[in-house]
Amino acid sequence: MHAVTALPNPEPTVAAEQLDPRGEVLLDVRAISKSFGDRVVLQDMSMRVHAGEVVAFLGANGSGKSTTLRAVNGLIEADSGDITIAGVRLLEASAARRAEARRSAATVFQKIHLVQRRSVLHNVCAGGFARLPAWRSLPPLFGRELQAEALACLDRVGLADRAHDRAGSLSGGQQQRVAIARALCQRPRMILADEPVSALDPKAADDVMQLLHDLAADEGLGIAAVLHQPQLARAYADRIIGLRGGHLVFDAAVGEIDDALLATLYL
Ligand SMILES: Nc1ncnc2c1ncn2[C@@H]1O[C@H](COP(=O)(O)OP(=O)(O)OP(=O)(O)O)[C@@H](O)[C@H]1O
Repeated sequence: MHAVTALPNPEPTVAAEQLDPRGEVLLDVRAISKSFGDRVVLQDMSMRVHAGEVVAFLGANGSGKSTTLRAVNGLIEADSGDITIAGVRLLEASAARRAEARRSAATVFQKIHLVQRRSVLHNVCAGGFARLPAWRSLPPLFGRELQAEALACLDRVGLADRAHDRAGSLSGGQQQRVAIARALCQRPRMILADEPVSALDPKAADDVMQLLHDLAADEGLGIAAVLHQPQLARAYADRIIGLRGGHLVFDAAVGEIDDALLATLYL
């Protein structure tokens, strides 16, 4: 009979903080700060986005909402703090891993940036740029596979029938949905949406928010959206993060946020 030797507890294979009851953490932002010159625009900002949830950022102009998203997608670098995307801690990852992690978070902007004179399908194929070898992603070489995937992404946003139209012939709301299809063609785990509906009429804004909500609920994407309309955040988000003057004011489930709390953001 073998003697039973007491072994030390094995190292946990999953970090305790990843065992979040809300599910897989796709984005973990810890205590990031950012200054421009001597102006501090973000201080000790922490937040998470889980798979399958929509997180809305609310706050007055200049409160640091876009700066937070930009630190995640790499348009700026935070001065301090720690960001983990899809399990990759940016601070300790190689440049290649960092780029790969950031590609898993596709960004959609208020200004839509489609190539207006190109077809809708062409624009969506461009979402594959990031993940294909350069020679295969040149516009004339968009292969059949990529085109089929782009068409499926367009179908997902309800615009497959417009694939061969000029992008510039679509309405603003449709163009934003094309931009989301382009983001999907990047095969992201998350979408970072910076004021995705600010330029849209109320009906088009609802359509876009419903689409983002469905992508989270049905396909498990994590969505982080900067919004200026508290009613849209209430209707379509699971959680709201409130920012004021570069500081986190609250991070709570939609049901826990009342008008009085929201009003504190806009004092
Ligand atoms: N590149 C930059 N250089 C200098 N200051 C900047 C830069 N980017 C942002 N800021 C400043 O940082 C602060 C926060 O900007 P940010 O865009 O994050 O705010 P926001 O909450 O998204 O506002 P808005 O709702 O107006 O878009 C603002 O005062 C802005 O002027």
